[in-house]
Amino acid sequence: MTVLVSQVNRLRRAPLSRPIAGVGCASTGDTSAALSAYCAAAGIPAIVFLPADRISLQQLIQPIANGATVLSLDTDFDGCMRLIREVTAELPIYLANSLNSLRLEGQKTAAIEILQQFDWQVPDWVIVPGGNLGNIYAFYKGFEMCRVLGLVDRVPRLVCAQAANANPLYRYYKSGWAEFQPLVAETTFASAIQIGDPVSVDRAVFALKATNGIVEEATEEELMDAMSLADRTGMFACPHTGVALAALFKLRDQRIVGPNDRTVVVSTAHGLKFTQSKIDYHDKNIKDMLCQYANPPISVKADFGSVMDVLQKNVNGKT
Ligand SMILES: N[C@@H](CCOP(=O)(O)O)C(=O)O
Repeated sequence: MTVLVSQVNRLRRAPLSRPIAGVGCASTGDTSAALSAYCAAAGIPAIVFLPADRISLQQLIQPIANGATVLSLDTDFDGCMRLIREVTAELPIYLANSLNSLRLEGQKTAAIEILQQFDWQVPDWVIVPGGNLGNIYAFYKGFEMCRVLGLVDRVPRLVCAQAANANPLYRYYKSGWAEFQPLVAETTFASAIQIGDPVSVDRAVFALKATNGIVEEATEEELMDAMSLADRTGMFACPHTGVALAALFKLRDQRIVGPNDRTVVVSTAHGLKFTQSKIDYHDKNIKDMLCQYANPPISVKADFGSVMDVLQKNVNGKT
């Protein structure tokens, strides 16, 4: 996002016939937070269109706190996206969603960082959660740029992981890329990828075809279990990371990803933005979900005997 906002900052200082009044986006909560933060730092007005009651409180408060103009709209992300495209065609507001190539130029640097951190050894697989689908293409662009520059000799196979409740790309892939059918995305804990009509679908297909890529999906139970399992290793993952991890588990089970394959799972948000879903999971308070890795807090009477009883059972009994 800083690439795009920096360019807008430069353009706003240039003598344009129609000066840029601000920068706008539709968002499921993360793009809006990044845009608002960088615009606040640059002193540029930010305008964000959010689907009402579909993003977490932690995501909602970020653009509010950063002083953006926040429109909470009675529609889903795809409805917000349609509206912001109409509005930016009319008003001198610069569109910051990832159909803008300046976003992809910034996002592609994640691929360069991966290669650098692996000392320029190319991973076999990179698994990316997919919603609006700019990310998967940006990863391809970054890896391919490094290949063309001779920094590496191949690119990894890409996997786009979607929530089963919002899986238009997965369906398209399963149809053998026959015909893309946008859909109305159902509610998913992976709310940032609750998108039925992704703007970068064609670019995503290009990236997947070019890397012999795969699209996988994860049910709500699979993604919440995978996220919770990751947390048990000391991470604090978001549900979207859970989608990507669940995809990895499935591809391992199918022996598509081998036991020694070097695999990168991209984690797209901090788990603290999604505390309510974690609390519901650990309280086993999710309809039709076993929540097999739930770890609910234990209410204990505040006396030595009661505390000792619980510890004997839960700690000593387990050693
Ligand atoms: N998950 C995104 C959805 C918008 O995607 P973008 O790639 O166009 O920025 C969000 O957090 O808003």
